[in-house]
Amino acid sequence: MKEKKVPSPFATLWGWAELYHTSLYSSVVLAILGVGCNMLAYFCVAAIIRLLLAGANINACWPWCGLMLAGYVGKALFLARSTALSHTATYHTLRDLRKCLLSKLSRVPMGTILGTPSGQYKTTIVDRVEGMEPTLAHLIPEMTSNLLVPLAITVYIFMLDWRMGLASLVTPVLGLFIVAQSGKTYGARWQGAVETGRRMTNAIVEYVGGIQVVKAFSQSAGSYKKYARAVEDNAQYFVDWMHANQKYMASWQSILPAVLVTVLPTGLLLWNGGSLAAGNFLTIIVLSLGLTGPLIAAMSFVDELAVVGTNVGEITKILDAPELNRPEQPVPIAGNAVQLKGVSFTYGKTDAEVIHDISLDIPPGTVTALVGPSGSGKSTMAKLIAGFWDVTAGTITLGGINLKEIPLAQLNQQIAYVSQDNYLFDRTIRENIRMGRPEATDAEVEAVSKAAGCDSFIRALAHGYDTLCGSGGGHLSGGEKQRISIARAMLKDAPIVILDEATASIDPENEALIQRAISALTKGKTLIVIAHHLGTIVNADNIVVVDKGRIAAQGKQAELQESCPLYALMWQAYLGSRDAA
Ligand SMILES: Nc1ncnc2c1ncn2[C@@H]1O[C@H](COP(=O)(O)OP(=O)(O)OP(=O)(O)O)[C@@H](O)[C@H]1O
Repeated sequence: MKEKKVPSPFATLWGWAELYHTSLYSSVVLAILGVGCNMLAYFCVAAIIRLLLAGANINACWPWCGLMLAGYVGKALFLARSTALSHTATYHTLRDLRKCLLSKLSRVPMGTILGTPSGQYKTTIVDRVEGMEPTLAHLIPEMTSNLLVPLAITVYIFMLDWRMGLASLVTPVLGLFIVAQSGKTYGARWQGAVETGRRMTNAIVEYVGGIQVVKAFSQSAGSYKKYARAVEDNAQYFVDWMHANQKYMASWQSILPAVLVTVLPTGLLLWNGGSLAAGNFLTIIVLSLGLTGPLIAAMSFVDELAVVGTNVGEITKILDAPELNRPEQPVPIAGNAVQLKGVSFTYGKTDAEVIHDISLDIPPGTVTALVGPSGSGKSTMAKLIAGFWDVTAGTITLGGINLKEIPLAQLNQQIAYVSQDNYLFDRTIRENIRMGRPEATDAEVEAVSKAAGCDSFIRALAHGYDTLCGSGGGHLSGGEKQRISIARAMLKDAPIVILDEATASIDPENEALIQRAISALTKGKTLIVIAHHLGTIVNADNIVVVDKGRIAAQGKQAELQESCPLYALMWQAYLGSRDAA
């Protein structure tokens, strides 16, 4: 069987920049012209030396001085235009790539995202993508031009005298050989640097994210240790790398520019022997001096050559992650009945199964409550119904259609998922609510806010609906956040609402407000509620008791109290806690 050819990192990167190839090619051509103009100075000096040796009048030299000036002006103009083109193409490519990565995250299963430290996504989408900038904007035009122009000069030296041509090649070739030797380990070294950097980022993100716990439990020393070790390891890695690489760096940086070491003695011997004219000798010396600048400039991009594989690899890992496989075109769905048939589910390949062979009917317009001990699988069932994960076995259908056959956007329109920790973005309250339906008018946003019982507290804020929520909704109280999340879900007006009831004890006044908001949200809808307070679901059409990933019993409140010992126990516990409150 023919093995599938994996494209090289450069081919992959070049493919990402496909829309901007014309600009990138143009920037290479302009960079070559720019470096060529810069080299013109050396040709002009050589020409003037030849004129002076031939006893020419000083006036014959002025045109060469003029040409040299034109060369410098040309260099500035060509390189400025080349840089502008390559940077515009690069930043548009990076923008497209970041959009692609973010849109990809919305299509991969939740499990893939939750199983990856959030710092890792930040590092790839921000840092690794940014790491492409030197490659696209600088390496492609600048390295190409800084290699091609010296190559052309070397050919010219060979044309003047092939022996001097060979002499001018000795130290550059030796220098390039050393660069190649050090470059052999660079890719692996950089991969290691990415790993230590990732560990450091994850430790920092975890430390900052958990700072409240750290402060509350006075564990700053312990938690700080993990963070400090990651920072220490990162620094040590780069110090070790620098030490290992230093001998190569020092060697090529001193050998590569030392062209005169071979050119001068060879030229002297040949001139002395009468086989090299003084004019050619001096011209070659001047041109040899001009060779080294561009070559050193080109070598400064060798690091970029080595890191491109790692950067492209990290980005490709996200872009190639398996997606929830869904069709693109909407499908006709008959009604909003939800049905689970023989559903089993395992979070990860190495995890134990948490939902075992569950079957459940949820008729449209009914209230179904999922109750059960902590860890029994209620939230998992709710998230499977919302399509966050694919079931491992069995099927879940909506209106008779398997969820796997419904496009994600269409399923999303049918279901509003309101969890306890509904995230608010650091945007205005109005924008956060409008996420439920982006085309909603201000009047509609305010109408749902009234219905969800948050209009009055929002208006009391200094900037009303234009108040910023803070990152994660940090500028608002828990109850306020929850009511805004409910308003957002109301605006979406999905026929099925999945509600994860708050477990935290809320003060009675807030609880009453939230309950009122929930009633408004769920009126006339199919409601699936994960109930932690049994008092709120006594009138549910069907109470499903979940225990250890299975349905232990289901029915109405009165039936379950009689027939399900686990439910009877939970009810007693609820009554006890209510009386104690
Ligand atoms: N992302 C995850 N990866 C691996 N296992 C998980 C994940 N989320 C939950 N679990 C496991 O699945 C089981 C069911 O968890 P689930 O959150 O569904 O329970 P729950 O009944 O909703 O609990 P609670 O009432 O405490 O919220 C638990 O054993 C839990 O440890």
